[in-house]
Amino acid sequence: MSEIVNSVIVPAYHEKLNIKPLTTRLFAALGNEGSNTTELIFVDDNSRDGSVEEVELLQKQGYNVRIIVRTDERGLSSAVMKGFYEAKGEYLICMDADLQHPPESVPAMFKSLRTHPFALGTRYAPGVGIDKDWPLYRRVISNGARMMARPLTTASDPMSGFFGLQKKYLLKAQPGDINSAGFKIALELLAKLPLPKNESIGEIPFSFGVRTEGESKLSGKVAVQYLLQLKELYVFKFGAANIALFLFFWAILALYALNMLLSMLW
Ligand SMILES: Nc1nc2c(ncn2[C@@H]2O[C@H](COP(=O)(O)OP(=O)(O)O[C@H]3O[C@H](CO)[C@@H](O)[C@H](O)[C@@H]3O)[C@@H](O)[C@H]2O)c(=O)[nH]1
Repeated sequence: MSEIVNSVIVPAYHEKLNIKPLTTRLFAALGNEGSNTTELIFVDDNSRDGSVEEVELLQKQGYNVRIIVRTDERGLSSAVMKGFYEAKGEYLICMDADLQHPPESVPAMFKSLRTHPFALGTRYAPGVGIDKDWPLYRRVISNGARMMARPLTTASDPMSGFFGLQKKYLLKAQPGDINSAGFKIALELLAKLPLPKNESIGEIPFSFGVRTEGESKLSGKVAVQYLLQLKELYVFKFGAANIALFLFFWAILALYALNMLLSMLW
């Protein structure tokens, strides 16, 4: 058997119906050679919807897939970190289970990781984007959240849940350094890992699809977690005493609220 060099990590909660299509599409996209050196890991928070049995069926069919079931913890970002630390590969990719991230883009992500410490699937590039069926309120929230992260990273889509990195860079941080609450683990890693300054992020444009099975777990709690995470990252990056930046943060927040208000009125 070939050595595993690539790992795809998928946080999953109540995603039984998406497990088979994701697995088959991913390994088809990787082809024979890629499939021999790639493992797929679902990190599930005790869904009890038959996800474990679904993965066992795929294992019997010869797919290099496994599922880690957590019973003591919940949450997207912490599930991703668990998968990253358990992965055998040097090149790590995170994607959602719901097929909004096209498995067909994974080979390009791995290719980018050969020359970049970090690879980011981006929806903000010419010719790609967010599906036109996305409701206006979600576009407004997504853009507002992206705007607030601007001072922390040069990446075009730090809200993306489709990203990857070389494991050696992950291991440069202590597990306790990474805040794994909420959904925005890519932003956390981009802001905190000691990535080299130039050419560190490879961006791969992709079109964000529509979920057809299961439901999104995004909630108001996730939005609050994001604001708390932003505050922590601003302090991490710029220092607690920097009052001007603190005021800048609140000014952006006010602009965002105004933007939302105006879009509701129109
Ligand atoms: N293990 C585990 N997985 C979870 C949990 N919550 C969500 N997930 C998994 O994380 C993935 C993304 O969750 P969704 O609930 O489908 O998120 P979304 O609304 O589609 O948001 C996604 O797109 C956003 C971009 O607009 C991203 O910002 C966000 O991080 C995420 O990728 C899915 O595979 C879902 O099963 C959890 O508590 N535990």
